[in-house]
Amino acid sequence: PAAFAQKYSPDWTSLKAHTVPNWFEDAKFGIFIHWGLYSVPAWAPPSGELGKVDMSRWFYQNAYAEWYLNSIRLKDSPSYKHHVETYGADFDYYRFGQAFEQQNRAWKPQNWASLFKDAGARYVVLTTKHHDGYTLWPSKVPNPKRPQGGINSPRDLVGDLTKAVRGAGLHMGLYYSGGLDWTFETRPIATMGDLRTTAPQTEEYARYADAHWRELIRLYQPSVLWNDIGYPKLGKPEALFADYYNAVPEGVINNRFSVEYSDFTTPEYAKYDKITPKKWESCRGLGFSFGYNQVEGPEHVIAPEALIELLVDIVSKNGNLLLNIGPKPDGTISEIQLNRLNALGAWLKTNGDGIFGSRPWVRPSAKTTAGGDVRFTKKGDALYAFLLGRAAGPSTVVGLTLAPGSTVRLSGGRSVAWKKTGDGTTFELPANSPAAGPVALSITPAPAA
Ligand SMILES: C[C@@H]1N[C@H](CNC(=O)Cc2c[nH]c3ccccc23)[C@@H](O)[C@H](O)[C@@H]1O
Repeated sequence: PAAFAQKYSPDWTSLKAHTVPNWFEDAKFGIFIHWGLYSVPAWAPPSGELGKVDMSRWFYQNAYAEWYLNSIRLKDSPSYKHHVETYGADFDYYRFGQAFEQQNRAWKPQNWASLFKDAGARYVVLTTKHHDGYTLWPSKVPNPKRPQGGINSPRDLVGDLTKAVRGAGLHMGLYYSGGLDWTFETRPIATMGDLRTTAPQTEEYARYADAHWRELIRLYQPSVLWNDIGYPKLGKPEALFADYYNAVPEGVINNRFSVEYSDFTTPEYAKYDKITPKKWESCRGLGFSFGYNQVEGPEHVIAPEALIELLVDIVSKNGNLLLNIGPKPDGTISEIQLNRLNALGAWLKTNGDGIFGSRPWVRPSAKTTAGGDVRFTKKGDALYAFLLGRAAGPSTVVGLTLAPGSTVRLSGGRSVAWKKTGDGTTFELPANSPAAGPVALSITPAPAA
């Protein structure tokens, strides 16, 4: 029998032959899930978005609820105060494992799969091990720091969700905290310097992380390797990457393995302001946290309109949006998070044609003479123009020139009258845009520039 095509070899030249597969370019919208022991306390001070809080204070009032273990190790943090009041000073963080394992027995993964499908997501990325070292699958790889165990989920949460997500026709990706593991390094992180010095670099840890990634690839053949916050220098990622691509040719690898090579970059609570040739994916929570934070309210969570506009802006510049959901220990999802997913899903149901499968145009944006924002995407022979901010009535897009006889339609098919003006093109939009979110116009043929 023909030998299995071992197309990739463990060197950067060979790996660079890998191209980003169409499914990832077309997908545009994925759901990130942070679920684990931290979902039990589910508490963090909503101090602000990453990037908007001074890094000298970030770790002391960490808005990331999934950093609960580190936060309670900083005795002058609000989280430590909350922990003492709620659980007592001697309550060890890993005891949350009992509640997490008890409560997630009720979880039905197919509920998440249909929720994410209805929201318009095309892929899902689940935490398999976050910084606290707890694995969401019953790993057979022993943790040398935990001979007594208690660090692996008895239920195969990773496998159960992978099966349900693929059953719903979505791609499944896996997140793994390669750079931090607080069962190997227990010193608290109070500064960016501590981040670096507490990243385990022993041969023992490198073997552990490599064995984990290889076990995950063998068991689940993930479509995304979403490593986080770096990788041990002794981890030999190029060998892992070659074996991964040979096992999953349509797989993609992110840029957090502490090496130059990646299929895509990963700005966090950030996005690029222009089209970049390199594929990228912007990740963020709905509020300031990835793990469920019971304290977060509407004042901390992105508004539905802003969320839809965020997706359109990212797609116009060659990015994907990886939008995070933080579930409760029993797998239920808070009302406010459901509300935002449903708003996005409703808009995409009507206006998704210019999003999914699209590619950036020659330029990502324009303005209207009324000062409104416009974003562009291209698909086939159509240009899509998204008029942000409840555009209605006659709207003139500056600098846009259509070929005579071009057809302009609203999503849903209704035709739109247009005329060339000195500034650009004026479109006769309906007097009021029914649903929340941008008005999407399809223009055929697409203007050359
Ligand atoms: C998705 C979130 N990632 C956080 C780590 N973030 C970073 O390391 C910041 C970062 C942004 N872009 C990068 C590129 C390479 C390495 C790190 C980063 C984690 O600390 C959070 O808990 C959460 O899992």
